[in-house]
Amino acid sequence: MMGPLPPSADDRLIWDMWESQFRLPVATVADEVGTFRALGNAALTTAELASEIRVDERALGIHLAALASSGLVEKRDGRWAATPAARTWMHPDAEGYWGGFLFRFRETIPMHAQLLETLRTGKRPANAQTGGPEWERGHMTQEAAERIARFMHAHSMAPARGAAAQSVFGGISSLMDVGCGSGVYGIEIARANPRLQVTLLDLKEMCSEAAKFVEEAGLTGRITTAGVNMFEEDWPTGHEAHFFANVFHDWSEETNKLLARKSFDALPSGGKILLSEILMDDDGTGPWYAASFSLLMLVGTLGKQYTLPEFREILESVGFTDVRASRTGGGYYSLVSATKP
Ligand SMILES: C[S@@+](CC[C@H](N)C(=O)[O-])C[C@H]1O[C@@H](n2cnc3c(N)ncnc32)[C@H](O)[C@@H]1O
Repeated sequence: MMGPLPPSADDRLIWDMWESQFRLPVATVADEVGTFRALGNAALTTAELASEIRVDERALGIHLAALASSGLVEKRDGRWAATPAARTWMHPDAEGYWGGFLFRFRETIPMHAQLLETLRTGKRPANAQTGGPEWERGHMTQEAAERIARFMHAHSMAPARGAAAQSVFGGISSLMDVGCGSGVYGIEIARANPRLQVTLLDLKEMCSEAAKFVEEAGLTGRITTAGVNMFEEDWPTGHEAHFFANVFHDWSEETNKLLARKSFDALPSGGKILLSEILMDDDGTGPWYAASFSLLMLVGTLGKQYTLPEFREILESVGFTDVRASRTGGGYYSLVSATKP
């Protein structure tokens, strides 16, 4: 018998497919700005390279991670260098230089122009499609909320199942899912932990959408919603843990410290903060699935994919302790946890 199958915790095949859209344009952009010539001739820090090729340093760091996990550059002792393959085929002075062939894709692949603009300016491309998510204004139309909820629901189904299987949720009785989107994480975690009460927090338009998913899941009794602007309004209190999935990656370190501080203040002593995120390796050189996701954040949000040491710095700076992380088995995701002493 054929037909649709239920979701599993492993959607990496789909992630590999959509993230492949970045593989070629991140290299054609590096070709255009002169990365392979510069790093083929000398090993440079991110700051040195940014100044030599006149691009934004933060954006360059994100691009270099994607190039490293594509096998085109490597990082040793804090300096980046082109790999032998890149010096052979991507150095403009190399006999085997591929630039003559790859040149045409600068025009034919729209992502090239978007990545180039972010690299040169450090800012998002100024077109309507990627001009920043509606939530950055603190409110959105109901149509935008509906579209974002559907987008996030598909994106987060497998990692939500992976997160829900983690034992930490068995030890608590109340959880607040902050920036819940469709509520997919809160719903899956509630399903897997029948004694758990969940509050879904998001902007009020998004909460209306999440409520529909909760009703469909038959969990209206155990999951409630709270339409709250997480930056500007007080948070509901009384939860043993706060959960954030794909929220910190939308924002800068500074904004994340503000969120972490609000969480710390609203949690009881012994309370936990939990982050579901795709982590960069500690040295910021990959892996590809994190580096390419970070390119999406660069083009579409104010954030990036973080490393565990970067999360540690953010969380410890507001008072959390015992920061740790492990892969959940939900796609490429990890669960970062920390405790309020
Ligand atoms: C990338 S989505 C993550 C959704 C969900 N956690 C997931 O992983 O599927 C970020 C969410 O943060 C919410 N958000 C952004 N700014 C917010 C604010 N000021 N207050 C409350 N929620 C906000 C957005 O509406 C959106 O649902």
